[in-house]
Amino acid sequence: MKWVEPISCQVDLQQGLMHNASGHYQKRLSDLAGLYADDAAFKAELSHGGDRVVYEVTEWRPPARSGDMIFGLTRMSPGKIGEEFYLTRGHIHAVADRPEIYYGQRGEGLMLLESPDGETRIVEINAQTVCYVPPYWIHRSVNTGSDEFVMLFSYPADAGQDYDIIAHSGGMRRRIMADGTGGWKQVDNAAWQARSAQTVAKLLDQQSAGVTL
Ligand SMILES: O=P(O)(O)OC[C@H]1O[C@H](O)[C@H](O)[C@@H](O)[C@@H]1O
Ligand SMILES: [Fe+2]
Repeated sequence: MKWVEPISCQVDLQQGLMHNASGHYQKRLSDLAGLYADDAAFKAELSHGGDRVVYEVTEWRPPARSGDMIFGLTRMSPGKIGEEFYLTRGHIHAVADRPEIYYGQRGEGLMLLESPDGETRIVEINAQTVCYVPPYWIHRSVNTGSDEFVMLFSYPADAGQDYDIIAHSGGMRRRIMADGTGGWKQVDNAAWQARSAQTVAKLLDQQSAGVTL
């Protein structure tokens, strides 16, 4: 029998990376085109500040997916586009009933959550905060601090990510903006469109319909 080998991964808090990872990817500002409210500020930042890396993920993925776990580290740079804090693309799990755990390591930020039928929640995350993202919630991380924001995450290996759900509704329902006194506030996204009852039902039915991974 060839068992999957146990491993350990060292979290490098300073670099915001996990050593001994099996995968690593970086997202640059240009990868986030269309996500921010202030498109002029986005374009100005791209041309003046350059197309810099805004977040990166080091992760460990098991050789087989079913029933196993993926874990890793996300490092987000601090910054704003206009008044809006730096964010990740955000997604719902492709197998929508799969949950996720985040564990704050460094910096300050929050998890912006949205249910399929448009309820919204915010979970603030600092070092040592564990954030539970329940099944079916769309989730996006936001760095609301002035330093890097680093979180460990873990989720079922068969979960996958669906990024289109956010694009199809004109973005997430809320945006996280500077409040003018050094903090953050949530603001409605005027472009947001509710998902139809049929779309919501489809997500809930997915499990019984049997999703091909
Ligand atoms: O995938 P994004 O929405 O860009 O977020 C970046 C990453 O953030 C966390 O690390 C999640 O656990 C990953 O699943 C996700 O891929
Ligand atoms: Fe996720």
